[in-house]
Amino acid sequence: MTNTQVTLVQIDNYGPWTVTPDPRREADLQTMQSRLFADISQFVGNRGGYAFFTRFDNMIAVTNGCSLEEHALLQESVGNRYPVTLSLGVATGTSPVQALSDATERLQAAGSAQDKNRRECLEGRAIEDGYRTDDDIQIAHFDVINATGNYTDELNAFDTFIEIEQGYAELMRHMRYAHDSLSFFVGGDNVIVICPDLEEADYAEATAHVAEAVDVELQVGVGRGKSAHEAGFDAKHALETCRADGTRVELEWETA
Ligand SMILES: Nc1nc2c(ncn2[C@@H]2O[C@H](COP(=O)(O)OP(=O)(O)OP(=O)(O)O)[C@@H](O)[C@H]2O)c(=O)[nH]1
Repeated sequence: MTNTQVTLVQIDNYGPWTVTPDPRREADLQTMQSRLFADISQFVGNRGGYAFFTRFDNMIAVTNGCSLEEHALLQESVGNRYPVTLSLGVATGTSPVQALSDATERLQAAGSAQDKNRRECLEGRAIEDGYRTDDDIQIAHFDVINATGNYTDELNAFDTFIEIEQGYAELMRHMRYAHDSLSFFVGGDNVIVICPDLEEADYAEATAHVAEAVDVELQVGVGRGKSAHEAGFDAKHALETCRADGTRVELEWETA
């Protein structure tokens, strides 16, 4: 049974900061946001977690294995090195969507994202080490079949981007509302999805849905693990099996 620990990362009072005392140069904001994401990804990644940039002012991480003390250390380190601070909401659930909703509610209860008195809040609970299991996380790694041949080498870079984003938009909505899962674009033609306990038929249904709706063909490898890294790594290996065998869906625990 999955037990996903999700952390919502919110930059405190960021909207007002971007325009105070005057609007700040956009390239500087983009540089700061991407460096902050890189730091959070490295911090969480070094502890076996995954972080996703999402909207940059709000980022979402899978943090099984990260204690509340470590979350506080991330806040302190960012607060010391950046012109902004972070608030963090942490929650766990068998459904990743429910866990994120709970983490979000905890931050919302502490104050608005644009409340200048809400700074460096840390709300919620982490899973205690003794309660972690080898199938706490299920991760699906989707990619567009032959994106290079069908899009990258055929269309201009912007038209390729539109096709890939269409596939992502349809997949993220479908996985959210039909399968209680959180999907994140991670670059190229790849989408990583944090799932509850889904089965091969669910993934086959999802790829068929996206093909039917927006004519983008996907393949998917799925893994399970104690941490996001372990589950995600297995998912990558399963995706390699899709590529080698020409299959649409591979579950690592069934092919291994
Ligand atoms: N984030 C991330 N991006 C990847 C990964 N593998 C590939 N990519 C990205 O996806 C792009 C396309 O690579 P592939 O998916 O291997 O190429 P493809 O043409 O779709 O070929 P097939 O996947 O074999 O059908 C690359 O340029 C990378 O940007 C991965 O594991 N993680």
